[in-house]
Amino acid sequence: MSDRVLSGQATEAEQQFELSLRPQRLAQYIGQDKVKDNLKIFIEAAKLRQESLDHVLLYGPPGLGKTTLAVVIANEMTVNVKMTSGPAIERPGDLAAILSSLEAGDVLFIDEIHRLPRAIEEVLYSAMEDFCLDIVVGKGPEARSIRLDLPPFTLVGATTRAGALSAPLRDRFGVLARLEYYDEEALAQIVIRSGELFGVELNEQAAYEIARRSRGTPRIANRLLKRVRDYAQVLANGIVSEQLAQQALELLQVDPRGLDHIDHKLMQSMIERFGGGPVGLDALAASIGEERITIEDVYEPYLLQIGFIQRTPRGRIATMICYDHFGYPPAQKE
Ligand SMILES: Nc1ncnc2c1ncn2[C@@H]1O[C@H](COP(=O)(O)OP(=O)(O)OP(=O)(O)O)[C@@H](O)[C@H]1O
Ligand SMILES: [Mg+2]
Repeated sequence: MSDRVLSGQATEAEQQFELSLRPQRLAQYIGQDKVKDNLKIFIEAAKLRQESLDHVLLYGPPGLGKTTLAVVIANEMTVNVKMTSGPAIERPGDLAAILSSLEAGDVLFIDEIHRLPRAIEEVLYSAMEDFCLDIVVGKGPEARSIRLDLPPFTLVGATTRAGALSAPLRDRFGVLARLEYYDEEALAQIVIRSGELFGVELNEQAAYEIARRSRGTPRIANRLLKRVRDYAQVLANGIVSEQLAQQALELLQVDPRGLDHIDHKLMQSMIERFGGGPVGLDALAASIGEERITIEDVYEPYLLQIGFIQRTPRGRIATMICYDHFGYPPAQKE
């Protein structure tokens, strides 16, 4: 799954390459206008009051720019950012060490915050609310609780699964920002910007061709651009035309809606084996040999987003658009 060209997740090698493409300021951060407009105001207000920014929770599918936005927020506030992740904080002491290293106003970024151990979460509550830490030191009769004052800081949490976050934790964020899939226009702009950074010669039509097949996700757009650039170097002296982009993407088996062989397999199974549904997730998962959670978290969100699948109380159904796209005659429903 990880070598899937359309995966929203970043591979390890990719993380380095992505670093060079990350927008640093809000003005360079393309799309997500609603989130940006709100953040602009909150940042401005916090700066005017010379206070730390309220805690921010960023949620949405992989590759939409949560980590990028966390760094942008710190840059806009002109403060440092410390980065960690839910699974990396194992003991309350780990959290205490990170928090006590912060300077006033700093941003602490916790990625995959839904994977924070419950005991840590509870320590985090008072840190977020009162900027202090109550930790127990020692064991048995020697044990005592000490209170540590912290500088005011901003916690920026990121998660792909907002639903997995406990309510008390969620409630402690002042700003909840849901990142949405990007439209074609925003993705094309991202492709053009990345093209400039890479030194790839590419026209607007080619950028749109890549954008259309990127599943609303900047990470995928950048990855496809990189692959298309390879084809261009070998086949067309490095120049990416619309036609070359099309050819390259076909060779990569990414169809015009940004679907690949796994999406095809999923939809074909739904239509051919289950008559277009309704079909339960477990039956569908078994039919294509995947885990239920992989379908739910990885494959299905984009298919729902583009209206190929619908969720009903009785299961998933394939829509008319989907039948049409894969060239099946319209479903014969009784
Ligand atoms: N709004 C944007 N404008 C331009 N480029 C963007 C934008 N959002 C994301 N990108 C690009 O997409 C890449 C992936 O973004 P990022 O790593 O921030 O996603 P993420 O939401 O944190 O993903 P994950 O859920 O896997 O942690 C970045 O390297 C960046 O170059
Ligand atoms: Mg991230």
